[in-house]
Amino acid sequence: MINALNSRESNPLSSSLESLRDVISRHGLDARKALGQHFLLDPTITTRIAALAGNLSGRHVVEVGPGPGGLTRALLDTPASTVTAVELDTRAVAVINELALAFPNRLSVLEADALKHDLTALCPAPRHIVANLPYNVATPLLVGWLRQGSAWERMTLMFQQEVAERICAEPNSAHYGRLGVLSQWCAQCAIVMTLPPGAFSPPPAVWSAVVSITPHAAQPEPALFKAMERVTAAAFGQRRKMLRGSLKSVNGEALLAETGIDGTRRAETLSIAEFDLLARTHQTLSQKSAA
Ligand SMILES: C[S@@+](CC[C@H](N)C(=O)[O-])C[C@H]1O[C@@H](n2cnc3c(N)ncnc32)[C@H](O)[C@@H]1O
Repeated sequence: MINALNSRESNPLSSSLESLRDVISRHGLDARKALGQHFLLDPTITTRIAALAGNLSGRHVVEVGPGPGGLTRALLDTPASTVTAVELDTRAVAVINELALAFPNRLSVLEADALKHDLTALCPAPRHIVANLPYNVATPLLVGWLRQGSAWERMTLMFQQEVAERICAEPNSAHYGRLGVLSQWCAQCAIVMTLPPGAFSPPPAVWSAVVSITPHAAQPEPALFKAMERVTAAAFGQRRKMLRGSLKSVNGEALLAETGIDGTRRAETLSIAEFDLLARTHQTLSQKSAA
């Protein structure tokens, strides 16, 4: 279900704090393009995103890129046990440190590049990630978290809409590709909200969407994940080619013979279950040839 922005929910915490515009101006937090900074200043929207994360009671939330803290405030308004914010921009870290003074046992901030940091080390399970992601690094961040499997109970993440559509795309559709296969292989994925550019300050060039990502109970172990990365990179690297051509670099002939998948098909026609079979078979064949 996609949420429309028509409800006027109030955020009691936000209304008791200094306005986000004043915070931004006092800290000189003018948005920087290189950091993917498009801020959400409307508490109606941030409250809705926090609600889309589901029941956060007893959960530990990691927020990547809190910026001026609009979404952080909304998360603190939920029953989440703790919120740990990871931010690259020193100016925003100062803002969140200030906010943390009011929530000494619930909010902490780490100045770090989320791409280089193992976020699971920040809090115990059950863990959620909730974030309005910097779009320039959103895809590698997501793939890294998918690789960690069931370390995350759920991720509620804002992407640019086209990326959100790729994550949730079905076979035989224009957006179906490597990102969708990896995401849906590891998790249940659904677009739960869309937002126009004007919802952000400054507005990005494109629409945005929140995706709810709930990792499956059974998760691939690291070697199998690597096998899937290899198979999907080959298959979609040359997506217009038939599989018997595109899979050459991953021992395609043996792979297709072993799985019984027709080599004249193209990557975009394969289901997640067929990719799962290809990845498992690729792993077995690689183990045999290494033995
Ligand atoms: C789209 S803004 C979202 C800000 C805030 N959450 C909001 O909704 O208003 C992305 C945030 O991620 C931060 N950021 C960018 N790259 C980062 C990285 N590699 N690691 C951690 N934070 C990053 C930016 O400084 C910025 O605050």
